[in-house]
Amino acid sequence: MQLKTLSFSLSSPSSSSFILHSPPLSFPSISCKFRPSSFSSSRPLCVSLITISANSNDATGQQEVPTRIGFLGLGIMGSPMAQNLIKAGCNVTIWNRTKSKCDPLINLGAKYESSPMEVASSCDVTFAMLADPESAVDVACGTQGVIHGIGPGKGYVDISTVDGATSKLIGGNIKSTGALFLEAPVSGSKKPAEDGQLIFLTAGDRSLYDKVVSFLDIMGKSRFYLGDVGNGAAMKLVVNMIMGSMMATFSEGLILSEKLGLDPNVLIEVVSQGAISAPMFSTKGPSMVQALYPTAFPLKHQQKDMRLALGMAESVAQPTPIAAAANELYKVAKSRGLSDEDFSAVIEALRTKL
Ligand SMILES: NC(=O)C1=CN([C@@H]2O[C@H](COP(=O)(O)OP(=O)(O)OC[C@H]3O[C@@H](n4cnc5c(N)ncnc54)[C@H](OP(=O)(O)O)[C@@H]3O)[C@@H](O)[C@H]2O)C=CC1
Ligand SMILES: O=CC(=O)O
Repeated sequence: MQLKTLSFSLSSPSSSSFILHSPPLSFPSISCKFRPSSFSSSRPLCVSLITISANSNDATGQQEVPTRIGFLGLGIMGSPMAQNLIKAGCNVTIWNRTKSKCDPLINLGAKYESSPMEVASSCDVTFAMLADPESAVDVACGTQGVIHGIGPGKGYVDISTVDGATSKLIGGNIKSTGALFLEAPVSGSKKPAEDGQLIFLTAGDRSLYDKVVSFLDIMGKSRFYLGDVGNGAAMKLVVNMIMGSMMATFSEGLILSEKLGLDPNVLIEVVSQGAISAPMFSTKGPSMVQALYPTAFPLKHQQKDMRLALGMAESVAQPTPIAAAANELYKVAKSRGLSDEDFSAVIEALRTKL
């Protein structure tokens, strides 16, 4: 049997979003994803036949396709990502430090294991979406960590936003077991995670990347393979350093317009029509004006990314004064108890005199 991964474009728009799927991504299976928003931009409709490929990596000319998928870390991002895998028919086993967050996914058909080690042991490929470098290292390398359950023939894909050194540490430990490692942080927030519209920034074992592309395509709209471990982390931190600085300067503009007696909602409209238009401004601006910060990207994570980006810049002696100033604002916002609000709450650090 010679089947390949297929993708083709649909030109006709559809009024609703849905996913068709075969039984779990066992062998063979079909996963079709319809994204109406993408039809207008002629984005390919992803149709994957996961089975035997001519571009195979093993000695028999056949590529082994992971069938049992692990997912560790079911926070704002991990939950919808794992949910999309389950809804696409994947055989998913989950773990989260706070077990109650597993329940909705178990109700959707996920299996549960009581430690990262057990998930890695029972799965072909395990994804992890954790808060920060400390939790990413703990889940991968701690006493009940992934390294105690993983081994040859398996793979670990860390989607958490961490620095390159942390990613290399985790990757080194995973590879010492004989397993493969891919870092794959994502750009895109809660809504893109729910809609399967994330952007994957991957680096590490190319053969693992090739094995998991079908799963990345269920969770995301695009993917970049950037070479050696550390490059995905670095790209993600540069992107988020820009985003954090943009949000800080946007906050200054909103506050200044208010102080000048201008309507900040009109400012948002003006900005949205010009060269500095950005989806982030139009989606978050109106709620910022109302001092509402429904959490999509927690402020504490944005500050973590600023801190890690500044460290990365320092390591190559690159001045980043704008990001350094913005980081101070996020630190002030954290000290005012805004860590778990959306990062747009950074505007609160400007509302009164510093
Ligand atoms: N939200 C966003 O818009 C985006 C976030 N990211 C990045 O993705 C990652 C996850 O973000 P998000 O889902 O928003 O964050 P959340 O804070 O919602 O979730 C964090 C996850 O990490 C787990 N965790 C935290 N500390 C530990 C620990 N010590 N041991 C084990 N597990 C732990 C949490 O478990 P528990 O439930 O028990 O607390 C939870 O599952 C972060 O690195 C973030 O920077 C990337 C792109 C977008
Ligand atoms: O990391 C956050 C994002 O929106 O991307």
